Amino acid sequence: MARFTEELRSAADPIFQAIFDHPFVRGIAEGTLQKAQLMHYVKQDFEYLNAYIRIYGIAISRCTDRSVMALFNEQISFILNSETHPHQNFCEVAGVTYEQLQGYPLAPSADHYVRHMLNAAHEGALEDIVAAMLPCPWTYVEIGRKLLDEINPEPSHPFYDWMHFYGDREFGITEQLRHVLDDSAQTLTPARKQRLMEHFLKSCQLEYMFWDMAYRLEDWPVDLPQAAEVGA
Ligand SMILES: Cc1ncc(C[n+]2csc(CCO)c2C)c(N)n1
Repeated sequence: MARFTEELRSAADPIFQAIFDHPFVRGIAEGTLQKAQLMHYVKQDFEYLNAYIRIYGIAISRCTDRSVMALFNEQISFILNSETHPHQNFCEVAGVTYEQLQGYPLAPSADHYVRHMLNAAHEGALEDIVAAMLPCPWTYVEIGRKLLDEINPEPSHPFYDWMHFYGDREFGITEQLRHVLDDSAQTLTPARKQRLMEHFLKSCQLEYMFWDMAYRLEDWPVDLPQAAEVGA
């Protein structure tokens, strides 16, 4: 029988293809992104990763298996210590420091994505959380691979480091999260598996929306003056 996560990947294929064709991803390939687009991406992704780390924390609180706890723990360290490299690459190209892009509020699509993962964690079990978290590494490793295959970049390419960071990673964490999900799916009812499919597909759509948010500099509709800060 096909792996459950293979069914998820097939159902999400139109979204994966749309992500590969998205102008932000094409802009990484072609080295044509604007400074403001790179900065918006890093501002949003820094906060997204803070949330993602917390969601691993929630996932740990639902674990019964020590090896799964260890996996989530390793991933938290990986995000804290290594996932900063692709951000540094974008900062260097934009000509800003990483610190300048930290501490901004989440824009609508990034906010929506984080709330979706938190909702899956709130309403469901460990497998609901993992289904909502899996598109994050899965889409990025496929993007990285595809860009490396397609353009085989020279070290002088502005996004050489970004492409190698994600593309060289093989399917490590993606494969490990898939195993957690495939294992638990073996004993789930069709209705439960349908719910996991919904969580997974929504996160894939939100991955697309995250790229689109960065490309279009999406933000909240009304600019608020400093007076909106308490004590300002
Ligand atoms: C919106 C968004 N989606 C995916 C990633 C990539 N990513 C984030 S955390 C992680 C490791 C998972 O354990 C990976 C691969 C990103 N940076 N931003």
